[in-house]
Amino acid sequence: MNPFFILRPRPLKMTTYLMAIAFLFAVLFIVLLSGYSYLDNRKTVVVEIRKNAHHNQRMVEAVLEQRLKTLDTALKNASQIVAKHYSASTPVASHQAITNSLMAFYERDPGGALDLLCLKLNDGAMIDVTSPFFASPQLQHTLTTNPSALAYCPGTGTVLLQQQEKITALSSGRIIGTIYAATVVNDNLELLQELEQRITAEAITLQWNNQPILGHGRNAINQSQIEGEFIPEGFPRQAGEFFYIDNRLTINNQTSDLLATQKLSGDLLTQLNESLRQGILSVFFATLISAGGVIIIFRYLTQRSLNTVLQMTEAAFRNTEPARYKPTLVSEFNILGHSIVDLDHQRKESEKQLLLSSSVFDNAVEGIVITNLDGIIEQVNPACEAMSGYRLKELIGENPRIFRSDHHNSAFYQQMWQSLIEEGRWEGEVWNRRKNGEVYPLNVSISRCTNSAGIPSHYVAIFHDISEIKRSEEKLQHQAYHDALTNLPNRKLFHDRLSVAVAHARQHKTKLAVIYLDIDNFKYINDSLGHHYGDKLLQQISERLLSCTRQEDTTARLGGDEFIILMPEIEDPHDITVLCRRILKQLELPHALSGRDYTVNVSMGVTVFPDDADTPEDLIKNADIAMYRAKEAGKNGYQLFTAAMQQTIMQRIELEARLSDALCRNEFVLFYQPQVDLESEHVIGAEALIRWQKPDGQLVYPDEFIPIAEECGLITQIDHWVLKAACRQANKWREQSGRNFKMSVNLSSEQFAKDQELVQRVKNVLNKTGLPAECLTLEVTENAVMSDTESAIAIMTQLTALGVSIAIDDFGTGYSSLSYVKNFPARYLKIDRSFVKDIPGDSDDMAIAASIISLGRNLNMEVIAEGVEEQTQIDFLKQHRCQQVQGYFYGKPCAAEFFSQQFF
Ligand SMILES: Nc1nc2c(ncn2[C@@H]2O[C@@H]3COP(=O)(O)O[C@H]4[C@@H](O)[C@H](n5cnc6c(=O)[nH]c(N)nc65)O[C@@H]4COP(=O)(O)O[C@H]3[C@H]2O)c(=O)[nH]1
Repeated sequence: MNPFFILRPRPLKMTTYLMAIAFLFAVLFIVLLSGYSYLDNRKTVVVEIRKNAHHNQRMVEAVLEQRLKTLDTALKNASQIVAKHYSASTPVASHQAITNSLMAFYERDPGGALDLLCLKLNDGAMIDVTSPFFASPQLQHTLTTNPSALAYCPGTGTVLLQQQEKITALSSGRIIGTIYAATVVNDNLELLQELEQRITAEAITLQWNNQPILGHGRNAINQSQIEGEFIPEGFPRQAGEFFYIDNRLTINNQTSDLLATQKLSGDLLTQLNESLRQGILSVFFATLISAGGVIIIFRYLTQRSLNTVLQMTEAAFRNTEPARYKPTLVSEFNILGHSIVDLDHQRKESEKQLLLSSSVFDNAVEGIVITNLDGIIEQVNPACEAMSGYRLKELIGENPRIFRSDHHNSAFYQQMWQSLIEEGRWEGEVWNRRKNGEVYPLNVSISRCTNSAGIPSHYVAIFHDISEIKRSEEKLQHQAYHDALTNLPNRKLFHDRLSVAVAHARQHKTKLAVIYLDIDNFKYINDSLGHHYGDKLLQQISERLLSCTRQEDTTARLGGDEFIILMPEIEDPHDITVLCRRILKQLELPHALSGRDYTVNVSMGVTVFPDDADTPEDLIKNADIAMYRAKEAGKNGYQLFTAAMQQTIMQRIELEARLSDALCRNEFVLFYQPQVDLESEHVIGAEALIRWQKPDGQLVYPDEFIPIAEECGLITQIDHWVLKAACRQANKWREQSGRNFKMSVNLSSEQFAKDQELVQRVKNVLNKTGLPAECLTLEVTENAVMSDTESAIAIMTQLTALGVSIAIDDFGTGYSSLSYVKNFPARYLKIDRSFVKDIPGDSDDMAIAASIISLGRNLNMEVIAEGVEEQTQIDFLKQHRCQQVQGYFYGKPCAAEFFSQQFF
């Protein structure tokens, strides 16, 4: 047993402590109360004793004074007796006679106080009748010489209570002597008895100069009892159960040396002590009972409050609901209860947080690894297990090195640890190895955690597998830089590679070539066979291009039917033309599409670094220019870029700028060419044809600027201007002539295909100009309609719904499918001038023209033949019942005034 066990404080009940404290307080209270009562009572007792003593003193003094009076009376009687002896007859009395008389008087002792009696005569004689018992020269001397009422005889130690009286002779009236009488106080039993009768004290002792002279009996004061420390006169001294008190006696208003020592009973004190004892006991029991009552009430209240707190605490632990506390009458318990409620709330919140954290930990998609500061794994979550392929048991106690792949060098991990140590966190991409050996990328975030004291305790790594993201990124990257259809590099990647190649070539002073390639008439195949086969053709072309080029060359698709080839590091310029020819040859080989073989021709433009340009942009631009020139030169070939081409382009750019100005400066004018009804040969309408009248008066024809306007986007504004001007003019002529006049207006293929607001725009123009819709014919080229037949039909339908007529212009030059043509809501077919101009010489053209007229009739469409210059052509057209004609034969395009003069 532990020796200090006993010393170790053991828990006790609170009520036990309280009882102990109450008991201590009760005892202390009682002690203090008793002490105070005792002192207070003692004081009362002392006062009472002093009062008694004083009373007794007064009694003693009264007795003594009475004795003196008795003596005085006796002396008066004695002096009369003596005076009788001195009559006129006997002036000198006999001493013997006087003595006898006095003797007789002394023996009679009427007052009972005569102890000493003597007479001193003037003649010097001394007659002393005192009994021999008291007779003493010293006493006689004291009596006769000491005039005090109380006199002390030093020789005998006797205290006398004495009186004297002068004796006057009755006869002569002369003083004959003095008579003295005294009572001996010492051992005067009679006096003592009288005193004891008169006083309440147990006993009394008279002292003179600290010598007891009178006092005896059962309660006589024993000297040893009253000796002790000095106590002033008048103050009681306790010895045993008695009190002793000294009082100096005052006799006849004269303070004497006689002390009366009284012995007073201690009963009063005993009574007091008894009542005190009983009081203390009562108080003690009352205190105990009160303390007990208080404790019981306290215990009841505290027990009740404690029970409430305990029940609430128990319920709080049992229930998931937040604890509720019902306040009791003890505020301390209420504070405790509320604190427990607060703690319970905090605990439940913490539990919730903990549960949540645990749930997050277990269900997180991210892998989580917790290590101690030495990097030893303490915990991993299921996601980590799934990701790494290791089980929890296999990882606990291991170092995260278990995940390492050879992807990173040691410097990588050093930097990671440095960051963790210095900043407490690290974030980045890590390639780890799964248990099955597979290496995979992770996005990892490692943080140093601290414990509640703020001291670093753990590292937490959160990571997620980014394999999929990486794959998607790569895919996106690939998509961003490759053409989806052909999987060839796209424009961006080509540009990047060209930039690198240019920089390299510049540095190494080598040459490179860029070949711009466009498929001739691809649109035809696309439109006639559909996009699906168009796409297939593009894929085949890209495969063949790749088969023609070198490994180091880049073949890219720029979009649509345009490709571009980069030939870096050309040693011999001849290689370029070799490649171009090879491409031409390869692509000419039949392409099997939709069960048919198609031949593909391409036009290519070639440019060389650094001969033609020294930036990637200029090289691409030059190759494009050269490609256009190849197209202009008859397609299916290639052109090397020349400075002259650049010049042409520059002119074209300048023209674009001037076209824009021309629109602002209102430099465009409309010429009108009559349209004639062939049967009546009357002018029934006109075609509006635009001209650009430069400030110097020079007229520029539409073939020169319309294509450019189409390319630079000005065509919409130009066509809109033409539509407004033509409608305004037509309405004017209609009003002048009083008959409906038909106005044909050209719509560019660009506007027709791309202008979303075309229908609304036409509607607005008709409203504004007031021209009836049936007087307006919009000419759309066959190619514009065929580029997107579905939407073309939709637009034409909307326009015809307005009342406007549609004419298919340049019919025969395109590749219209009859199945589509029959669905066109067009009113007119215009035979292209190229089929008319050689009539009647060219039998093919005649056949085509006749077929178109026949087709129109079959489809309920009117046919207008363009470019009629000869009568023979009119005859032919009439013969085939063509409805309308238009051409120089009837009139060239001319200004409005001229037209009015000629045809109205
Ligand atoms: N040799 C010869 N030529 C004849 C004869 N009869 C008419 N022409 C010419 O043939 C063209 C007919 O116009 P188009 O086929 O619509 O062909 C037009 C049309 O496609 C386009 N164009 C003209 N004006 C406009 C316009 O306002 N807007 C749009 N978008 N295109 C227009 O420009 C093309 C050329 O217009 P132009 O130069 O005015 O040339 C006109 C006209 O002057 C003839 O008997 N012999």
